[in-house]
Amino acid sequence: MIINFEKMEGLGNDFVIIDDRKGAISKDHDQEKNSFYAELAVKLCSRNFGIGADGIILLLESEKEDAGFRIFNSDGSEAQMCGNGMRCFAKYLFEKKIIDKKRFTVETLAGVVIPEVITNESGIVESIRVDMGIPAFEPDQSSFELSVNGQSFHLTAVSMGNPHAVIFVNNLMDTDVELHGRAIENHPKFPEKTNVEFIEMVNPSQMKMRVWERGAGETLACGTGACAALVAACINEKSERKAQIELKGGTLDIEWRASNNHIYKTGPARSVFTGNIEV
Ligand SMILES: N[C@H](CCC[C@H](N)C(=O)O)C(=O)O
Repeated sequence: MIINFEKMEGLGNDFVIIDDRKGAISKDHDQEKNSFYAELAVKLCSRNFGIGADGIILLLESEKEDAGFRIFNSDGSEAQMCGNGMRCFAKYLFEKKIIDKKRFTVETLAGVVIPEVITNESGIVESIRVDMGIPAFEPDQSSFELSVNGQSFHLTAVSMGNPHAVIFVNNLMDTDVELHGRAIENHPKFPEKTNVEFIEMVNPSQMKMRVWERGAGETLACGTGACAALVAACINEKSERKAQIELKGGTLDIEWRASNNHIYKTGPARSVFTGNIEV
């Protein structure tokens, strides 16, 4: 079967976007859809034997919203939501004229999110602002100690629909993100596993972040992780409700709006190439 796809990236977090509305690629498979998508993700995300990406994103119909969205990590696991992927998805829908409005609703496993594409005077999408919904955390017990690799980490657990463990460090460059990220991702404390963010505060409205992603390893950026990092920094009284998050792949603007408790994430997205692949 030939699959048409769009390869996109948001701050270097990269995805293969596939239109599977009306089961365009999945209907001819007797395989159960989830396992079909999971195997496809592993195959297409391979940087040696496939296209190469941190995940695949499926465009699906939605009964109530303007579009349906599913994301599978490069290891084949499904995530509830993806912040950088959602910006890529929104740009894809708008520029392919699949949706003819700049602000629309998307159904995800984490609930409904609302992307808005921001265009220049020539109608080119310059950035995308996403209403990521309301973060979830245990008010009085979101932060706790966890020992891994003989070290004790003080972490703050925040959900953006997908799980995040946020750790504040004095120096990111001295942090072994892979060693500790992998151990925390797979710790029994997190039955669904977790994404792990390491944060170095620059000032109350600026922080540096590296991320070990569940199901993908260290990536250049993680949008839901940047949102979780801002919430954790606010909970720990280190940050204002609006901050710039500097990631390896670039910078995201995050705001946790007091008026409605929603998180807003603004950043770029880019199409790298369009292609087709036989699977
Ligand atoms: N690895 C994540 C999904 C991708 C999230 C990340 N790429 C983002 O931009 O939010 C998880 O399993 O929850």
